[in-house]
Amino acid sequence: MLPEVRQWLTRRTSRTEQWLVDRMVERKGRRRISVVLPARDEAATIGRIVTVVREALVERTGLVDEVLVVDSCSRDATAAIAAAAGAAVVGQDAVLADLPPARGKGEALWKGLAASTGDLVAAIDADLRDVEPAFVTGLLGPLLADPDVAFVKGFYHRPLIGDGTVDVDGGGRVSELVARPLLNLAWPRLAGFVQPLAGEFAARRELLEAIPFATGYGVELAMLVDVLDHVGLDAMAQVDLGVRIHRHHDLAALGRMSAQIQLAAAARMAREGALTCVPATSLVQFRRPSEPGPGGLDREVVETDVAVEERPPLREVLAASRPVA
Ligand SMILES: O=c1ccn([C@@H]2O[C@H](COP(=O)(O)OP(=O)(O)O[C@H]3O[C@H](CO)[C@@H](O)[C@H](O)[C@H]3O)[C@@H](O)[C@H]2O)c(=O)[nH]1
Ligand SMILES: O=C(O)[C@H](O)COP(=O)(O)O
Repeated sequence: MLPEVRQWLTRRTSRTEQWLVDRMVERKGRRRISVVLPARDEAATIGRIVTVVREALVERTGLVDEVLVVDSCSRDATAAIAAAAGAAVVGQDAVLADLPPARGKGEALWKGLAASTGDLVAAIDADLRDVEPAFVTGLLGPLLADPDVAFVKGFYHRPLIGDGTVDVDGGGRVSELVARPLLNLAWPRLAGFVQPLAGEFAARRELLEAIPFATGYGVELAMLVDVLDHVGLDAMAQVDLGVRIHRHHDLAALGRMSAQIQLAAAARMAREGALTCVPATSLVQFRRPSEPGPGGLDREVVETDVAVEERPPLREVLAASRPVA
């Protein structure tokens, strides 16, 4: 580990218990705080998350001003359940509707940034079980306490939960097998982030509006690299949020997620002059067929286009669409 990263780890890592809501409300002053939840087909979990954040942090303490769910083209009742639980809900394609739509988690986050009003914006995933208010307060604490901090990332233990089995630190497979090796390879100054793909982060609006967003699952890795580029490591912090339990994807879906993360990384390596080839966006996977294929091949070929678009910094889009006085 680079000495700079070792020092950062001590200086900029905290635990959510350190951040007390009453003190945070005092420090907040007149600023607005938004919590944004990107959500695709999260009917099973979204209602509880919205309720917990709204009751504890909007109604009881006033720390949070806005809970915004971005419905990412859900096919289930996510939007209705979120609204019934008290969230503001926007459809991903209805925000900045003049732009051609894109798909994916990064697009939902970018549209959530555009549709929200907070000076500080926190994001949490909508597939989490057992979310407590401390998930949000931990992310906001360092931003409110220190004007030099512009970006905070969550971390936690990640159990892998199977049918009747729990591997206490077996989760985060894409993080361990793809994101961490990639970051250590190309951006070793980011090697101190315990959970580089955590969907739980908070930042100052001006920073989020100044960076591009990868539209798919590459968004978190891209954001770490771009935030480092914009504000430097000392303006970044991480906070221990305890344990995170979420829905697991199957291996093939994790393969497609990994491919999108690699593409977002490749775009940044190319930007930095560290990659000269044009990355292919087609991912070939193999799955067990229902019947043997031609030539006795016991595999079916599945080809997916995993290309991710990049949204430009939001402030450029807003500046272009603002009427000239
Ligand atoms: O098209 C999409 C896909 C996902 N989501 C939401 O994004 C969040 C995270 O998606 P999920 O599929 O549950 O990702 P994870 O399996 O949890 O993947 C981890 O790794 C991803 C890749 O870095 C990160 O985006 C995630 O935040 C991180 O938790 C959830 O609220 C989803 O509903 C969308 O809004 N739109
Ligand atoms: O963040 C990750 O690494 C992926 O979402 C996979 O997580 P899981 O191994 O906990 O399913």
